[in-house]
Amino acid sequence: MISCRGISSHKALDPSILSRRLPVVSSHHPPWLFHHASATSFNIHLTLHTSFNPRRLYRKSKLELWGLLVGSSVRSEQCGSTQSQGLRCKALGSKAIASEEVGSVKNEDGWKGERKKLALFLSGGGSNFRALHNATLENRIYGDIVAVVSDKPGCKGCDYANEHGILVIPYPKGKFVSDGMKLVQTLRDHGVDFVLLAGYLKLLPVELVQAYPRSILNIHPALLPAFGGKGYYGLKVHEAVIKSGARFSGPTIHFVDEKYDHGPILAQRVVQVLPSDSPNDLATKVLKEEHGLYVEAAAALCEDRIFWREDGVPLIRKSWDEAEYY
Ligand SMILES: Nc1nc2c(c(=O)[nH]1)N[C@@H](CN(C=O)c1ccc(C(=O)N[C@@H](CCC(=O)O)C(=O)O)cc1)CN2
Ligand SMILES: NCC(=O)N[C@@H]1O[C@H](COP(=O)([O-])[O-])[C@@H](O)[C@H]1O
Repeated sequence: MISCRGISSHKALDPSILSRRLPVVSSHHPPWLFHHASATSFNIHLTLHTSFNPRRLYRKSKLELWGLLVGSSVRSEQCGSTQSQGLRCKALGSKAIASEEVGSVKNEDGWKGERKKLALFLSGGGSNFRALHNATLENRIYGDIVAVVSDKPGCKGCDYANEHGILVIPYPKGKFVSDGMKLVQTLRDHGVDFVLLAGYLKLLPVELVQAYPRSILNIHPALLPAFGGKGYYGLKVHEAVIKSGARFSGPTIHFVDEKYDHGPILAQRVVQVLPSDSPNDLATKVLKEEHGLYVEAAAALCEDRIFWREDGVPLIRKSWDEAEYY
């Protein structure tokens, strides 16, 4: 079996082509811009820069560092010219470290951000759910699964959730069209930051997709964009792969948009399809890779290590200690 990560890591990328997972502060400013409000205090909206020491690293976006970075102590090692008042700076003053209590700062002791809250959507056995849950318990994922959403509340994944005291939210309920906004409100009430789909067999309500931009992942058991879309789920996917004569398959993790299996691809792994493989043989090989890949992707999501290339492709930063992406 060839099982390679299919990941080629890239060294530090030019900050100008990366931005963080949430929209930048002002749409007309490129994502790297750094707003400088006044000489005495800074209302600074940071978009995370890349290639420098994590000790100076700020988690991105709307950290408002009032008066913490008084002009003179803001030492920007490298500021390019700007297209507006903003400065393009690569690094921040040492005072910035003092802002640890202000928000999430990445430092050498490990992630100091807020632990994230996750909701899992599933319809079946829940092996990905169990792999992710174990990873949260062992701190390999800096998050907690606070709810499971399922269209099949009697499924094995829901049984596991009940056994572990995790809330189960039936959705949709029965044959009727269920209220997407009510589901969004329920997730918000439980402080859910990210949604992870793992064998969920219904199309997400558009209200949920819109309420959680760049915050919903799905795992699909084939190398998208091939073998995806309506009708491609469970064993049907592996049957189609084998029937096609494809020599390789593997899991894809992608961000979710309003269509099935259509959102931006975040990560993939590859397994070999042998001539003798049955759909179940292939499903077993792919599922094994799914578990590891989903833990990697969820850990990156919870540690704010996902960056969006200018062309809309999301990249995982391997760690905060090295600016390598895959
Ligand atoms: N808005 C989105 N919703 C969902 C996505 C997505 O990418 N965007 N991914 C699916 C998961 N999935 C593939 O990864 C998938 C699941 C189900 C189907 C499908 O054809 N379902 C059948 C119904 C099956 C049933 O009820 O037993 C159908 O719609 O006719 C395709 C792909 C989860 N949601
Ligand atoms: N198109 C969606 C789809 O087919 N998803 C697939 O359902 C299985 C769920 O297994 P699990 O319940 O053991 O995690 C997984 O193989 C997942 O990729």
